[in-house]
Amino acid sequence: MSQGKIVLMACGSFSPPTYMHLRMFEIAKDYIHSLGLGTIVGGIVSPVHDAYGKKDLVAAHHRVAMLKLALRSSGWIKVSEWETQQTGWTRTRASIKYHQDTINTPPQTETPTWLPDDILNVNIDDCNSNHVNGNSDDVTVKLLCGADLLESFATPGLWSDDDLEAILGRHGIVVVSRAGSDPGRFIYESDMLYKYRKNVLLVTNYIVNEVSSTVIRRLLRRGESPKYLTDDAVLSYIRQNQLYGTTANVT
Ligand SMILES: Nc1ncnc2c1ncn2[C@@H]1O[C@H](COP(=O)(O)OP(=O)(O)OP(=O)(O)O)[C@@H](O)[C@H]1O
Ligand SMILES: NC(=O)c1ccc[n+]([C@@H]2O[C@H](COP(=O)(O)O)[C@@H](O)[C@H]2O)c1
Ligand SMILES: [Zn+2]
Repeated sequence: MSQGKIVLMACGSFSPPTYMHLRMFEIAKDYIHSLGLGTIVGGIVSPVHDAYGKKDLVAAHHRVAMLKLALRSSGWIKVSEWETQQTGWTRTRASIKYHQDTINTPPQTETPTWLPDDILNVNIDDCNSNHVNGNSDDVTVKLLCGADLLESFATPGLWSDDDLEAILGRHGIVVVSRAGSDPGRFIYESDMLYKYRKNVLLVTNYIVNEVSSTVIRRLLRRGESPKYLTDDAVLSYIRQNQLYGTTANVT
């Protein structure tokens, strides 16, 4: 793993966001800092485009709004709407590359709202120096995911080998453990992951929390309480907009 500046980027549905989606970032950041494996300068959540077509995927503007509510108290994790604004689904490799390129060479005209504050401040401080892409200060965007997403690499036809080589070779992955997955064994059994194992950081989550979006959707559907599994503001938003089979009454 490189020792430079790192931005962690999580992709997924986030339908709806849960506390574990947010915890992943904190757990990974602490692990990387405590072992001196790099400096985390920001986090990005990148919800997938509606065209991804997963079951129970509510419209992107709702998922973005819920993520923004859930992250309103975070000083370092931002929501990027970029994937949702494209004309269709974007492969993860392309999304990571877009975000990394934009961070390292921010557009002069309009500053993206998802740009981490630390990057913004550095760029303001350095505005008179010549920022050349490829310098030693460049940020690496790494894919942050749970172990189940890593295991999806083995699903036939889902990820191309080319994309996996690029993600593993040029960026790297930070994997947070998840009940029901054995990422160490999975890496060992995959030739591709084994080849790039230096770029796959396994982070054990010792404070296990098995909440998932599926669980929250199920509770809502059944008229049971998902309170304390995600942010109250997210739950209010869900009810106000009558998402996941809810009606607009109190939480
Ligand atoms: N409890 C968890 N522990 C570790 N990683 C998690 C956990 N919940 C979600 N993630 C990770 O969060 C990212 C986004 O996943 P996703 O939007 O599918 O959430 P989910 O809770 O798994 O939702 P769903 O139940 O709809 O599949 C993925 O990388 C996934 O592995
Ligand atoms: N080939 C690819 O780049 C590829 C394949 C499958 C899923 N993904 C991404 O992984 C994430 C999976 O999200 P879910 O776990 O919610 O299904 C999404 O962001 C999706 O875009 C990427
Ligand atoms: Zn999932």
